[in-house]
Amino acid sequence: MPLIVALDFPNKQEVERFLYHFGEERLYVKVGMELFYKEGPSIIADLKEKGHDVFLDLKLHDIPNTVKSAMRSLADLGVDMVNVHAAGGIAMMKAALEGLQEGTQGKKRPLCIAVTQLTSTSEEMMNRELWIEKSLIDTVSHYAKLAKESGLDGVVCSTLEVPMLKEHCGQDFVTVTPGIRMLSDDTQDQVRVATPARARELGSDYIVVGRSITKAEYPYQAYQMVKQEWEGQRV
Ligand SMILES: O=C(O)c1cc(=O)[nH]c(=O)n1[C@@H]1O[C@H](COP(=O)(O)O)[C@@H](O)[C@H]1O
Repeated sequence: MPLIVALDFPNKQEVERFLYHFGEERLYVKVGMELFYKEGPSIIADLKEKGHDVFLDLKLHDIPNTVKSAMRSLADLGVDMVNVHAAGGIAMMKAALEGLQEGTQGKKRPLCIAVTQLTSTSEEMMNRELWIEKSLIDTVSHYAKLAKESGLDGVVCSTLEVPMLKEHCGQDFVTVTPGIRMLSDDTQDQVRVATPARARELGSDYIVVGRSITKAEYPYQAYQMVKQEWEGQRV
């Protein structure tokens, strides 16, 4: 049951301070824009060298040729998962895969997944602000189908959409779900949220957890609590 810890920190020193709590434990971590833009590829090399699995979350969204070239560069970093925005469309998603395939040159290619609708997006925001007239759930389903048609491995979505996506896109289509909060946590900027236990019930493949662990007074204990709930050892 993979639990991905979002390393949303401003620099390498903060990451090291955080990972110190985990000793030799190998984690599945996510490096996002904040950390990657500051530290560049060397942070990925450091994390891989320490034995961690890495999801590089840069949410690429550009014309197909640019995304293909960017993925070719990223493929070289040896990460385990990368992502794009499904809103870039089929040609862009296919180009992302081509770039990855070219860049990995026969080595194992990272999983490539597409963001459907951010977990900070509400139904109301879709309609009023983004002018997307379809419902949120239909839009997530449509984007997931585009991702599948493009040959991607899965999507980023909220836990709430997982059962529907498994039905529409198949059990093997990977669902990576952020927006995870413990019952006592503040939801902050997240809208479509669920507890680790609920994510498990709904059938998520991976959960992504940031602040509930990274901002906790005792990060290792917080990580264990999330993990135990996610794995069904605690409710
Ligand atoms: O692609 C993502 O990882 C992502 C997609 C999404 O829809 N929502 C979302 O929260 N994320 C990321 O997941 C992490 C969630 O962090 P917390 O809200 O602190 O648990 C952040 O690093 C976000 O960038």
